[in-house]
Amino acid sequence: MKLFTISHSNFIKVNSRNIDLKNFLAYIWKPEAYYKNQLFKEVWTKKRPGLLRQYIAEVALTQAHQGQKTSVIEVTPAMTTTSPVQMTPAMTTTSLVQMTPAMTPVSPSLSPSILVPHWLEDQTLQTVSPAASEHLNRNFQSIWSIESSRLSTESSASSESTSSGSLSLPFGVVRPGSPYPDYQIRKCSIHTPHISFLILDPRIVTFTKEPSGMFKVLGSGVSGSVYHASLLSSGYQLAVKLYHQAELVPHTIVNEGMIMALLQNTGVVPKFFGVLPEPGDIQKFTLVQEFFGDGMTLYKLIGMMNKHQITLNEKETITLCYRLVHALKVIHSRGVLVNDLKNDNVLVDVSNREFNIRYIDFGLATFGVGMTYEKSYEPNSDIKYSFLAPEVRQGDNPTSVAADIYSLGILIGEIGWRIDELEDIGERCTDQVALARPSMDELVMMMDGLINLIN
Ligand SMILES: Nc1ncnc2c1ncn2[C@@H]1O[C@H](COP(=O)(O)OP(=O)(O)OP(=O)(O)O)[C@@H](O)[C@H]1O
Repeated sequence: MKLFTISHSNFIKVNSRNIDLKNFLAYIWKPEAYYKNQLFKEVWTKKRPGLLRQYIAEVALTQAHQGQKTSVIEVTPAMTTTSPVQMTPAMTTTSLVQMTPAMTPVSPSLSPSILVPHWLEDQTLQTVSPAASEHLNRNFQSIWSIESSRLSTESSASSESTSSGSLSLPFGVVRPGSPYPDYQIRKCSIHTPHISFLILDPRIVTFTKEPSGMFKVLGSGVSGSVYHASLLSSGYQLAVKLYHQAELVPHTIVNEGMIMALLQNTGVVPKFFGVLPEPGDIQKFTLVQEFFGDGMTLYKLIGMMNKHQITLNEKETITLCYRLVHALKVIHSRGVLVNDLKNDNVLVDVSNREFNIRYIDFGLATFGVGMTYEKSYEPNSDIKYSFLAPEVRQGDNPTSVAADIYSLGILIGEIGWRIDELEDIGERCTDQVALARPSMDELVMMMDGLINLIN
């Protein structure tokens, strides 16, 4: 059953099988609204509601008409072969949908401070009995494992064909050796494939409070704030990203969720559990991820290295860069451009000397095509956005594999400037001329060579 629309003809399905429909609707939809079909009509046609609002409304209506008692919301793929709407192949599109310019100065209406949503304030654990929470949590865990095994099965199966099954993964399009969109002049268009993710029941997540009584914020950026939380009964640690002005950018959030879902089982991004709706306002929802590496970003690590608060020996430094390169290769091989690769969008686990990493923040990531940044006229914008490739910063060219490689080169230089070989690789990646930068395969070969030398 149902789909929601998005302005750029991208269709999405959301799977929310882990929750009781009635409870869910009671949480996210005002009771008077979900009983009155007429009201839905009004909302749909006149106010152009957000994606999830439309979806929920349709689910509620259909269930009401069919008199279904099931607690399962089953969502059929929006892009079945019988669907009248055809998805534009990700690699051949000419669509000119313009993405929100990332280089525009932040609008003053965006809150510069951390937003604490009212429903966090209201959160009381008494609403769920220990037995119920145990049940919810078990349910959550099992759904998660089903979903992830389904994803991995589908991903390997779909490498042979362009799937129109329950998951439309892109592997039929991006094959090894196929022309990736290097240096192609394209305006941004989102063609992220339709990957299901879960709508979680807010009751299974407990937000962590500081001793001061404030909610624990892991970090706050342009698009949102990330809170520390945990699963109610197991205590599994989570990072929950709450977007500023979430109602204005639902497609951005859904896109980030789908990209995260697409990159699951690669081991290079945190586990992604789904979205958590804000009770009472379905247009606002949050991304729920695994809490990784104690929230230590590469930015913080580099700061500590420069202050000699932590020392990485040569082998560890090269290993860290090696991991960054290989992880980006994996991301690219799944058809995704990061477009916003910088030191505070990488988490590093410093709990042991392995220095495992995860890329985070796919808010600007695109699938199969580049995006165009708008030129910034802010003073010092060249310094502020120095992690972006020069051709991208100028606003003339879309992002590309080479642009991500430039940003990666900046990271390699920041981490490895004390080691000649790494400094050299960093410099080659940050060549002002995109075509002169190494390809991903060349970069991987260089890093493999280096790691072999020290082993
Ligand atoms: N999975 C995670 N585990 C631990 N900490 C995390 C996780 N995700 C995010 N964080 C923390 O939250 C911060 C902000 O996250 P994120 O970069 O996703 O937000 P943002 O608002 O998109 O930031 P930006 O300004 O870079 O766009 C990170 O720098 C990191 O400290």
